[in-house]
Amino acid sequence: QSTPATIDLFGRFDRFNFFFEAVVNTTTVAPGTVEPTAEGRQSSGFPFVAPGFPQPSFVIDDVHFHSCPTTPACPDSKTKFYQPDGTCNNLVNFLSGSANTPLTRLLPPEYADKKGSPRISSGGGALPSARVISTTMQDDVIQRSGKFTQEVPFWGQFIVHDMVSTPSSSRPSGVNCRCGSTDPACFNIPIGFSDFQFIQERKTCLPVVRSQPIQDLHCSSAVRQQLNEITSFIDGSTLYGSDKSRLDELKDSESNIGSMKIGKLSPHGFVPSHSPILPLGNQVSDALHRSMACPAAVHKPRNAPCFVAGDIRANENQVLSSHHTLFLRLHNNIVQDLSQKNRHWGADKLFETARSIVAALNQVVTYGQFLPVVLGPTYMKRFGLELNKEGYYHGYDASYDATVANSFATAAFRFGHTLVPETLTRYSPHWSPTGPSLKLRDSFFNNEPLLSTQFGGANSVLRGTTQKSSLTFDTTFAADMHNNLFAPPGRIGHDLLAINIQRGRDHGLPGYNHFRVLAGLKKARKFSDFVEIPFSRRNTLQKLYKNRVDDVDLYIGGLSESSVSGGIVGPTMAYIIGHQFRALKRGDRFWFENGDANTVFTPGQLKTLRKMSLSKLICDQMGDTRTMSPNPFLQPTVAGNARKPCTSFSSLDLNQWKDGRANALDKETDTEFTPWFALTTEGGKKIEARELLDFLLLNRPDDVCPRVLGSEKRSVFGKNQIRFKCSPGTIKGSPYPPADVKMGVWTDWEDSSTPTSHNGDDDESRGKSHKCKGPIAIQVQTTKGVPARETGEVFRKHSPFAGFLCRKQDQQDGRCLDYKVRYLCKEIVKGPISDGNPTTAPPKTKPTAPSGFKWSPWVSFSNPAFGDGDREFIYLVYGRTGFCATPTKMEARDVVTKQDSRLTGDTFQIFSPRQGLYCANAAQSNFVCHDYEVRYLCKEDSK
Ligand code: HEM
Ligand SMILES: [Ca+2]
Repeated sequence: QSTPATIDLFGRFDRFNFFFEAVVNTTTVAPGTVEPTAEGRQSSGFPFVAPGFPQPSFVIDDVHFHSCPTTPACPDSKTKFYQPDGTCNNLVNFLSGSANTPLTRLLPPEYADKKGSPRISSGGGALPSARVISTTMQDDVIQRSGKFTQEVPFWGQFIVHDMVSTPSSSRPSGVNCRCGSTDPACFNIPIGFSDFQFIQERKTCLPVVRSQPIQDLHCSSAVRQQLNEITSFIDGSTLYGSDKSRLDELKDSESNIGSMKIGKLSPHGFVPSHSPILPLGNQVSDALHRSMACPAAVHKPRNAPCFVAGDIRANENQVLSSHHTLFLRLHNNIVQDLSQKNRHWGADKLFETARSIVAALNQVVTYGQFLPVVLGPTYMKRFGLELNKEGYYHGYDASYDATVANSFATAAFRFGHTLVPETLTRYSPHWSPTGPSLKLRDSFFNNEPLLSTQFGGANSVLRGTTQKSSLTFDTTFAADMHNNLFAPPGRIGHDLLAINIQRGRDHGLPGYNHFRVLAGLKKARKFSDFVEIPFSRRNTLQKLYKNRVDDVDLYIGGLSESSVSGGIVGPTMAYIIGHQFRALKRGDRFWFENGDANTVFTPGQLKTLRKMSLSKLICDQMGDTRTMSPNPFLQPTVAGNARKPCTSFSSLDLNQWKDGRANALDKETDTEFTPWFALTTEGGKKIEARELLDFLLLNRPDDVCPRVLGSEKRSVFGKNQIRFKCSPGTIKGSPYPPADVKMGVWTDWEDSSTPTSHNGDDDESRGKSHKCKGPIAIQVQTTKGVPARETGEVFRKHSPFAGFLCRKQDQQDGRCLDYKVRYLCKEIVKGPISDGNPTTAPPKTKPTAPSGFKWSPWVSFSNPAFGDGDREFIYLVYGRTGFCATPTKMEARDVVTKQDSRLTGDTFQIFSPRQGLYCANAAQSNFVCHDYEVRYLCKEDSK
């Protein structure tokens, strides 16, 4: 006999809201009755759908199915900064990275029925129970890191709550996943009789509600997808939310300087806090309060209202709430300071300016301090994640899609769960423990320690996490994560390791072995091929998964790997994480370092932002903090990381935001220079600066600005060169196509000349006319991949029309680097262009299908110029007329030239009738795939 394990949920917030034995009928609950009852029990679910969220549009498996998002109308004039919901950031694909769109996929899903039922074993049966895997993979002893602090997991949790939030299934009558339930919205984890959970509380299952099923971006519901409710961009949505109505409520409507609401206490007998705390549920609408995940049944000793914030999970643990507090204070301190400096600024301008700074500082800490510790130097470099030391970043590329990937959210970035410690210790300003240590389980949804200044509130919480060691990266979890997650007082709870494995199956994530291949590791045929996994763990996995390498779940396989050098996670997770953070950097038009047309900050502002660190933020915002280690992710005992006075860290110089600053005398930092140009013609004749400028404005408009403020000259080998001074942001100068042009087709990279064979010059101006019709943009890089403009060399030609030419005599060292060139063209044609009549190769005549079979129509969903490759996965056509689920053959050809895929020279990562086609740009010698269309051969009567 089993104890019913019941989940009460409605809406999107149940992930943090499961509890046991409290059967509640959500439909009868009146609004406003969500306050916990005296027994500490939850009296209702959260029957509320936040305003601004699209309502579910239809029902599948009796569960609301989220409709596919409609493309917003983005204003013609370019939006200047992040919209609350993240739309209109990418001007080619308005929805890229926005809230309420599907998670993307790095690999096609693997569902048992190809549509949406959880993955099963390659041998056909069920996969081993996620709970059995979880318990078997635990070591007897929990290990603490000798190097990393608890700030690593907790900053990770805070920043990922800016990137992704995946809701569970819901329906008006609730979803009740008691053990034995046959509700298709449930995917419970079975518990065996020898399990601690059964022995203690006779539990026969751990309830898991499946994620809300949604349509894909093509509005097809043939294959189950999952939703991201928040903006993928690192835009401070933790603080500001992901929709305008939420943001409006979180703003302090009484403030005329653009402040955010702060907590007003204290009817509950808490000592009021002197430093601001997060606003409380009773200060906002019922609807907003109820949107917060804050289950009373878990731990609400004194009936305090929950905090409200931009992200619904802000109450999940006190360290998380402390990070929210830090940035709330930061916002309010910035607007306060700026209102003094710019007395004429209105509340909106103050607010938006502070918001831009908060978003930038989240990026600074994440890329500047956090990711290097997690990924190590190799992966930082491989994915181009390092911040520039100076100057603007010119890597913005509208073809990158910032949207969070399913495997990142559901597996790779959950790596932090294994680092979370068993206890939390608060530290005084003098770095000694203060107040009682809290067991992790007692910190879940317990905001009490932050409500008062006793023991230092959030300040001592963050001093604690930057001092104490995290657990090590492995498959062993703190007991409170592994058995007591969200446990009601006196009870045991859930198992997050088991949930994570189960969630991967729920989402149809392919197994670990497939992701190994994606990450550049060897595809395993037997367990001993998993050489990245230590021997004993590999053995345990082999037994658990009954010798089937393809069955191993991504999460447990990834966690089992040894760390990459200089980092924490193993190579498979490092790949997925690096890939994601690259997309979030290159694919974000408002990335804080962006130059070009998308500049958010002046050079002076950029400079002061770059010098900021998490240490300084904690120093400044966590009131009584006097000293801090320079890198809060490393223990103070690590060489070079001893605590230093807060005054020794650079502070944020808000004078850089003072109006009139750009006209101030400090011109050096507030102007930008064009590249250097030769003041001679190609024939060697001298020309005047004015003449040159006219030439450049016509021929190389991206390299100069329309209004020149001044110039500077120098002499190279006795010949004069000049560069022009422009106001910040007015030199377009991107090696990538501007975001708002209609995308064309890229040519292959060409490297027709090398400096040695041409006497030290590099001339890439020939040849291109044979292919590119209607050139839009040129991209030039050294053969090692450095953008031409970042080399400091001087070019004679650099335009989509004239091509590219580097002359050795213009260079200070007398020689050119070796460059490669490609063009973005309206059309690519074969052979020389003859009077506007492209001689496109005629499409090959179709081979007819063998009798009893038929070919599907040709389809192309993805364009390799838009993303990191061409993805023509079969699941995209499931359910469409003319296609079938199990084709016997697949063909692919270039969309434009109709050239057969076998003749293009591309290599394919996936090419099979069962999965479709995947061509990774990075795997091609010229770093870009052809754009393919595919078709499938189906049995005549098949579907
Ligand atoms: C006390 C600490 C934490 C607790 C109690 C916690 C709990 C949870 C829970 C209950 C879920 C939902 C699981 C599901 O139903 O699928 C979740 C999701 C997740 N967690 Fe944690 N977590 C903690 C810390 C962290 C850390 C340190 C990281 C990373 C560094 C992290 C990353 C994630 C990610 C990426 C997700 C998926 C988010 C989504 O797609 O909605 N968490 N966590
Ligand atoms: Ca965000």
